[in-house]
Amino acid sequence: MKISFIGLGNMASAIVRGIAAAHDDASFIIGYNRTTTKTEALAAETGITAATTIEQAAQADILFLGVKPQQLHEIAAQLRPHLRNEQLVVSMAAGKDLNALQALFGHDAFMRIMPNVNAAVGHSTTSYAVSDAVTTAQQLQAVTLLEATGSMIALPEEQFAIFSAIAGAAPAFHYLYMDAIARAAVKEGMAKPIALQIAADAVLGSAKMVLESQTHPIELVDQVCSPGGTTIEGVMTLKAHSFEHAVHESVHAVIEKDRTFE
Ligand SMILES: NC(=O)C1=CN([C@@H]2O[C@H](COP(=O)(O)OP(=O)(O)OC[C@H]3O[C@@H](n4cnc5c(N)ncnc54)[C@H](O)[C@@H]3O)[C@@H](O)[C@H]2O)C=CC1
Ligand SMILES: O=C(O)[C@@H]1CCC=N1
Repeated sequence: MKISFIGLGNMASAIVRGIAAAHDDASFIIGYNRTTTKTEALAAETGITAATTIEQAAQADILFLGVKPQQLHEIAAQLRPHLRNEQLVVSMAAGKDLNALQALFGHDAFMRIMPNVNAAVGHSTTSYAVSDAVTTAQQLQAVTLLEATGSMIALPEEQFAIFSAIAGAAPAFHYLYMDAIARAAVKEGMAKPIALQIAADAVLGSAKMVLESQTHPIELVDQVCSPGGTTIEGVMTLKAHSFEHAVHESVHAVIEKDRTFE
């Protein structure tokens, strides 16, 4: 089996890194990008096969589209003459549903995914939905491949915009939060690299507690806040600065943009 990635930007190259790391020989992955230096650099790093034309990438059994939603029209025009019925095309584009993709590419067998860049280290949580024309074997192949990048969740398409906000986009919020914590430590006199390491470790541990302790997050907050202690001062300050409201508004803004992508 051969798979290809058309467009090797931030998201597609993160998936390539995740899949390549799980295979001794990554040459079954064909990478194609408009800027060839990007393809060559990723091929040198991961061992994938570098393609110089879209026709080469179009030969694969599973084609992943890694371009931006606005660039799909251009790619569709280039790919249409080469697509065969038995090929599976996988789109990671925000805001583009299966019907729109099928119409754009004149192709029936489509999988839609919403990954995140933590795929590069095997920790994406990725949703997927398939069109009726996708066979059980094709779905299994694609899901198995992508499991190298993290966990896979079958999701009804109408939930994709919400998922896109809390899983596809939210890593950016989490990175921002860790940087903000570390920067606050810098202001108090700690060096940034060690502060960032500490902040990231605390976030990782907190995520494990939420996932594994069977305890509601608010109860965990209460466990950290000793009566009359230090943490409650910080929690009250976050609330006074509308922390939760800012998070809710941010998630809503992502969903609105996803639902109105042209
Ligand atoms: N960045 C992220 O965290 C996530 C992105 N996505 C989706 O992934 C897709 C890509 O997004 P990013 O990686 O952020 O964008 P990006 O701009 O980093 O990557 C796009 C890549 O496509 C290449 N490209 C553009 N036109 C091309 C063409 N005609 N032929 C070949 N290559 C071409 C560009 O050179 C670039 O390397 C989007 O559809 C986005 O919605 C989904 C989930 C998360
Ligand atoms: O910002 C974007 O449009 C993409 C989709 C989800 C995360 N990044």
